[in-house]
Amino acid sequence: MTRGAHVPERTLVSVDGLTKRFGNLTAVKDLNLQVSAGEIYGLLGPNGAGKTTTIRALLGFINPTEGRVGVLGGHARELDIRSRVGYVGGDVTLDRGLRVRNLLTWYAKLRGGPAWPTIQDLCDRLSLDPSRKIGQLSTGNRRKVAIVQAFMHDPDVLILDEPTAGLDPLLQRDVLSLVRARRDAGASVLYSSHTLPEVEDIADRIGILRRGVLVHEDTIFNLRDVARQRLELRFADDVPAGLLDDVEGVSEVVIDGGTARVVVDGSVAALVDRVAGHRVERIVSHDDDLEDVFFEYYRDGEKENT
Ligand SMILES: Nc1ncnc2c1ncn2[C@@H]1O[C@H](COP(=O)(O)OP(=O)(O)OP(=O)(O)O)[C@@H](O)[C@H]1O
Repeated sequence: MTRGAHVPERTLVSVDGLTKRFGNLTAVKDLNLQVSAGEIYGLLGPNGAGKTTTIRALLGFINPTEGRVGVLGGHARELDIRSRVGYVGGDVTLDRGLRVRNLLTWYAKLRGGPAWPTIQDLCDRLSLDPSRKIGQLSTGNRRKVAIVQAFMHDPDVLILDEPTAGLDPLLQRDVLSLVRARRDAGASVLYSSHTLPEVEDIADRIGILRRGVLVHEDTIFNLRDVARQRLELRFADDVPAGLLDDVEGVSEVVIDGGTARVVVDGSVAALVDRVAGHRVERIVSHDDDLEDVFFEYYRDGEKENT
C-alpha cells in the first residue's frame, strides 16, 4: 500500500513522482504537484491526458506504479482523513432506488455530521428536491446530489473531477461560488477540467497535463501576462499613417480607415502610450487569448510527436 507523503501542513495535497501504468500504457508519468491551503489548482488536459488517473491515485482508489500521494499529511484511505475530503467524480453512479434525502443523510452519518438543515440549505441552493428518488433524476440532478455530498461537511480538501459537466451555466456559477467559499475558508481544491474557461476565473494556478506529463504549470496571473490579445481600436478620425509602426509587443497591424486591428504580446502599455495623443473612441478586446495559450501547449506537443 502507498504510504502518505510526509508534507508540511500547509501543503494539503501532494503528488510526488507519480507514475501509473496500465499494462503497456503509461497513463501518468513522473507527476509532481502540490496544492496549498487556500489554493485552487486547475488540472487541465484533453480527454485521456491522465487527470482522472491522478485523482483516483490521490483518493487511494488505485495504487501508484511509482511515486507517492498525500492528502492532509496522510493518505485518503485513512478514514479520519477521508472524512475531511470532498470528492465529485467524473462518473456519477448512485443507488437508484434511494431517495436523495436518505442517501445524503447516510453520507452525513458516515462523516459524523452535518445536521439535516445544513444539507437542506445546500439542496435549496442548487434547486435539488431531496424527496425525489435517485433513479428518477436527470443526469444534471444526479450531479447535484454528488456536489451536495462533496460540500456538505465543509471539507478541508476538495477533489473535483469535471464537477460541472452536464450542469447549466447558472448552476455552474453556483458550484464555482461554493468552490470559492471553501478556498476562502482555507481548503485546498484540485479541480480537473478539459477547458480553460471553466477554471480560469477561479483557479490560482493551473497545470496542463498532456499524455500523462505535466507540460506546463503556472499561475493564472503569469499566463495572462504571456497571453496574446487581439485588440480593435476605433479612432474618431482616420488612423495617421505610420502611427502603429514599431510599437513594442504589437504585431499584425491592419488599418482600415479609423479602425486599427492589432495583436499585442504581453503588456499593452507601449500601445497605449503611442495612441495617447489621438482620440480613441472605443477599444474592443477579442479576449480568447488565454484559451489560445492553452492550445499552444497542445500544439507544441503534437509537433514533437510528428
Ligand atoms: N483502468 C484502466 N485500465 C486501462 N487503461 C486505463 C485505465 N484507466 C485509465 N486508462 C487509460 O489511461 C489514460 C488516461 O486516462 P484518464 O481517465 O486518466 O484521462 P483523463 O485526463 O481523465 O481523460 P477524460 O477527460 O477523458 O476523463 C487513457 O488512455 C485511459 O484509456
